[in-house]
Amino acid sequence: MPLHNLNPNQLKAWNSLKESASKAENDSILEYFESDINRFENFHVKFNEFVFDYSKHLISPNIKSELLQLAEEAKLKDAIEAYFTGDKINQTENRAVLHTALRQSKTTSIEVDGENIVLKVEAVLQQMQSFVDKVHSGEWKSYAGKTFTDVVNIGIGGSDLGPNMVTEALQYYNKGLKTHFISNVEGDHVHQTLKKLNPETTLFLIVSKSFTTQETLTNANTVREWFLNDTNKESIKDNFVAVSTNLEAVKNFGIASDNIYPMYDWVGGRYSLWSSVGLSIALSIGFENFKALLKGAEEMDQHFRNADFSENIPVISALISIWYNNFLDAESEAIIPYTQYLQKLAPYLQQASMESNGKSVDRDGKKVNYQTGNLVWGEPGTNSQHAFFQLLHQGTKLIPADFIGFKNSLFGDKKHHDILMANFLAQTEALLKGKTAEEVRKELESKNISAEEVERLLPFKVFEGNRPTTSILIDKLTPRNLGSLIAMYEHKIFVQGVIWNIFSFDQWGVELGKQLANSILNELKSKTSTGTHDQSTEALMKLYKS
Ligand SMILES: O=P(O)(O)OC[C@H]1O[C@](O)(CO)[C@@H](O)[C@@H]1O
Repeated sequence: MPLHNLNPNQLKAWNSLKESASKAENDSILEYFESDINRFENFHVKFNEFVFDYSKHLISPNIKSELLQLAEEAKLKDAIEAYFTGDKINQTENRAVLHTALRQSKTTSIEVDGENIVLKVEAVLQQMQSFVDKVHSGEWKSYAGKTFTDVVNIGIGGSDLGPNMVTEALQYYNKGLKTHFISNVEGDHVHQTLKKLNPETTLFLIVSKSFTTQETLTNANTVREWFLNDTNKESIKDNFVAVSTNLEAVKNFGIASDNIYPMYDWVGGRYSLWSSVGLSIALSIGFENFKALLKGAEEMDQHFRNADFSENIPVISALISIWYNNFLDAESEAIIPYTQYLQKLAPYLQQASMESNGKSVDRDGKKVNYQTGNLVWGEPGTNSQHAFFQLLHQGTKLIPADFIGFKNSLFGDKKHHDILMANFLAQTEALLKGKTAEEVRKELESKNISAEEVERLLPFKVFEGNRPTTSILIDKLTPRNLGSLIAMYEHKIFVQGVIWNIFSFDQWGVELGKQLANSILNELKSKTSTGTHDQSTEALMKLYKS
């Protein structure tokens, strides 16, 4: 069943939400709490080791019903089934979207073009496990007969951001191999990384779904040349492994066919960390932990597929985002994890969300007349408190934020953890309550300053409050919980795309820049110029060449 091409602004609920928004602008979240002593009870969802609290939002019970109605009218239930069962919902590339199949239990069957892909997934997982176990036990040795100490993932976008974020997030579970990520085509980035490495003990993973990406191939060739300085082509089979759908191109690069881990076109790059693209993750944390990551994601998949929308975390999270983006003119949302381990979560979500939903034509190819993908950004707390929280508290922009915190730290240092989490709780409360002029006046009057000075300082010290946050409180940062958290965001992005009536799984918008870069590169290498560029680009090219 294809996705229904329903434009949201033709839906009844969309129009009632518009009306509700014009009134809600003067509403107060604090008053919502005052008028409902069970608001927390009614506005939170428990799932495994997660508590998802969305009570601190500018969403009244009536607005919540209208948002849930919007999901119904957009036929979200049908869309979710189409997504999980392998319909070719990526219609501009004629592909199914089945990253969920990568973490589904072996007993299910999902067919793509008449083939049960769950069996294929299982075979690749076994190939990965055997490799990871051999590297860890020292059975798989380098060309020099040594055990590996370092792994380098060479890839970009989805072939970098997910594995990079997860290996960093789960470094507490690391089994001993150091991981490095080379992504940018910047030579300095490559050489800086290579400086730390010994070819005799370094394993290279070249990860590229297409195996045509300019950055990855340039970097892979540079690394291969560096490697061949000390050794010969025969040694490549011991130290180089590739992950790709383009088996021919990988073989031409010189990688042994046994060292190629397949990917499939029904997995988009930005949703691929669950596949063999996650080899660096499995090498870092061990295969059992990698399986736990998949398990956590599968549990979130089941929750998303089966829970009623009113109790469904990804659905609610997407509806909250749509509420602010489409009805209250918020342009961005912040991701604030209260753990340094998740410092790469925001960059990862930038690709997942903005490459997916940064679209301005609907599924009929017509220009939309409503907002789609929002801007996603963030940094861990408490660092971000000392950076951009000023703007969250007193700036002119409405920025809903996800606060992600853990009940337990990994090393069990309670003194630090209590301080960290006190900040988490204090910030969400401060954003909610603010500080009124009366409170500020009282505080200033208790100081030894003149009445004039009190009035002069007062406006600068007022906090309007009423600034919305979601609190996601999780027991502990484990592979399983991280799997659930990432899957939660993946499904949120999917729901947004369904309601916005856009295609979330293609990325044509990145092509033009790639084409132009190739033609400009030819001109940078030659003495002459084609003169076909705009005035500014021509001038800058000239300056660069001079
Ligand atoms: O894995 P590949 O084919 O090298 O592509 C890398 C990335 O480039 C893009 O195609 C465009 O940025 C992403 O979608 C993808 O994750």
